[in-house]
Amino acid sequence: MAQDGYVVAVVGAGLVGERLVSELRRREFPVSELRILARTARTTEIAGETFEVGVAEPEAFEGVDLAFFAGTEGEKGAAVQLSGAAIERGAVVIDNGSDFRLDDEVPLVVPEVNAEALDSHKGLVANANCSTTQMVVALAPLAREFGLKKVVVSTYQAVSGSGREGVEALENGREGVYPKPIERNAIPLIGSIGEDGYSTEETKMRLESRKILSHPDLEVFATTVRIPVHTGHAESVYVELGREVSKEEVLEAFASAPGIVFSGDANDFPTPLEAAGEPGTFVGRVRVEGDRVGFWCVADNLLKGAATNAVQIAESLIERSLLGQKARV
Ligand SMILES: N[C@@H](CC=O)C(=O)O
Repeated sequence: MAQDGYVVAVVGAGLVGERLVSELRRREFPVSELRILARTARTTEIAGETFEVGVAEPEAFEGVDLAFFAGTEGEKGAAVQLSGAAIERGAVVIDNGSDFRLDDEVPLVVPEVNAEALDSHKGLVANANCSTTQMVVALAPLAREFGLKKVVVSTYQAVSGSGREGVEALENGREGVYPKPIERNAIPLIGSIGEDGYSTEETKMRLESRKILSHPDLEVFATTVRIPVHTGHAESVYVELGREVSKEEVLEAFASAPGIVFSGDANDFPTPLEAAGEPGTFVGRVRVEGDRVGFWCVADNLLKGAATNAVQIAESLIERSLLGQKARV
């Protein structure tokens, strides 16, 4: 690290790229130089700052300590083409795309849950899918305290999870983004349907949760639904635990867990509108019966679901002395 901070690159200037810049600033991440890279060079304004966007090509990573790839859902992300070039030049890459998340060589990290997975990184760290991230933050204290046997989740996902196109589909009726109109509707298909009948989003929730929670056999049944909300994913989660619990035990587990903003009062439930712009994972509507727990959780999909988690990963790398070329040789 240079005396006054790290040379940081953000690849991608879409909704997640913008949030990455504002989170780096808001969290006062030590940055000596911030490079924004994209397919084409241009001037852009992000979070009140003007940036000369450079072209994302191998040479652009010369001297970079940390490269965030904002990631693109549904197509191969820039990280597939460029993460190797960045790593060769000494950067640690944090990828928000889905290409490397299930690679055994790549830690998939939600710092409140499995920061220790960073210790084995080989230059590339994956950021989880937004719907998975908020769920595992909420599941982690239950897993730690009581054990997990089965999870059934239904999601209510905001259009900004599809990037600017999703927002345009809601605000301007842009066609071709979703299989059916999103305005005044609910679409139970996110991504594409696989041969097993699950959507790609549902499969991500199952496989990514297993990896992050280090629970390879965890049963996870997801139904993922797009709804006409701008920002903030909500989830209804049903969990079967390893033992019977009291409601007090569960409330205490949520209330003391890192990253959770807990609405202990059943009348005070979180909604996407309140979560939008906030970095935490909001949990409420807790119900407990024997070894079964139901709850509601909400988070800003662009913040905890993407940018905030990515910057927290970078902060954890620093805390663990894992950022910078010397730390990796
Ligand atoms: N796959 C999510 C985006 C999160 O990364 C969505 O489509 O909402």
